[in-house]
Amino acid sequence: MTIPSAIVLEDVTCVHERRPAVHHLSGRFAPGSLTAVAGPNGAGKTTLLRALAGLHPVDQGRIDRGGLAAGQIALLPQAGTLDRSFPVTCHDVVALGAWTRIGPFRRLPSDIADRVATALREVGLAGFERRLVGSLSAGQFQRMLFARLALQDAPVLLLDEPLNAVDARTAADLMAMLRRWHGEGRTIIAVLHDLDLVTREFPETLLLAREQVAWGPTAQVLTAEHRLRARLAAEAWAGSPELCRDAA
Ligand SMILES: Nc1ncnc2c1ncn2[C@@H]1O[C@H](COP(=O)(O)OP(=O)(O)OP(=O)(O)O)[C@@H](O)[C@H]1O
Repeated sequence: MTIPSAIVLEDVTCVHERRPAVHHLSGRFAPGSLTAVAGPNGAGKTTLLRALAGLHPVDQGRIDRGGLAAGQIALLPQAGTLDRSFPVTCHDVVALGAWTRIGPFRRLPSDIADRVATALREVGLAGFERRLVGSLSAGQFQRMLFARLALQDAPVLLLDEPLNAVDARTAADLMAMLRRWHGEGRTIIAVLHDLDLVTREFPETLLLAREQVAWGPTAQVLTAEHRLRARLAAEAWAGSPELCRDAA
């Protein structure tokens, strides 16, 4: 695995139809840090993650990814946004993790089946290779996506609500994997709504309400005052999301 560099945001604004979803955000994800991105609904969390992954344009400002290539930043999207109706197997989905590192139009390594089997075993899905993704429960589906992340072996992991809609046992297992990946020196950035979990497990937090409310050590960020400010800012933005004059 490549050692990650810091990811630096300089005055980043991202818009949807000229309305800012992330507004003038500046800050730094330290290499190897474990950061929660929290904030009310519509606060720009998903948009920020997609911009970090290079999947949403930065309309103003810049993101410095420390020279990492696109395939070295892995994004786990919200499970609800993925179409499960395709007749693909767990093996196919998990093997895609290797494609992102090797590049398209290249042969998959011959040991890929072993690596997929190992990754599935690590997430508690031993023997699920031939199962169609449409037959998986929500928790099994999320475990499979974590197996794909394991194969991708990226130094930076972006996760959008990774523990949503899964049972307590699955959440605990997946959180243990995040802890392990963090221990290996990866930079992990996860969107989460469960602030108790954030307080227990995440040393750093970015509290977002389209603009930055607070960013730093979790205990200093998730104060009652900051949470109230986030709620009020989100309500103000929802009431009249002005066009961003700075963005094209
Ligand atoms: N494809 C889109 N087209 C237009 N507006 C969008 C689009 N995607 C998001 N938005 C708007 O951008 C704002 C930020 O959305 P985003 O999904 O980034 O927020 P979020 O913090 O992830 O929300 P949630 O917690 O509800 O998932 C919202 O006002 C949303 O309605």
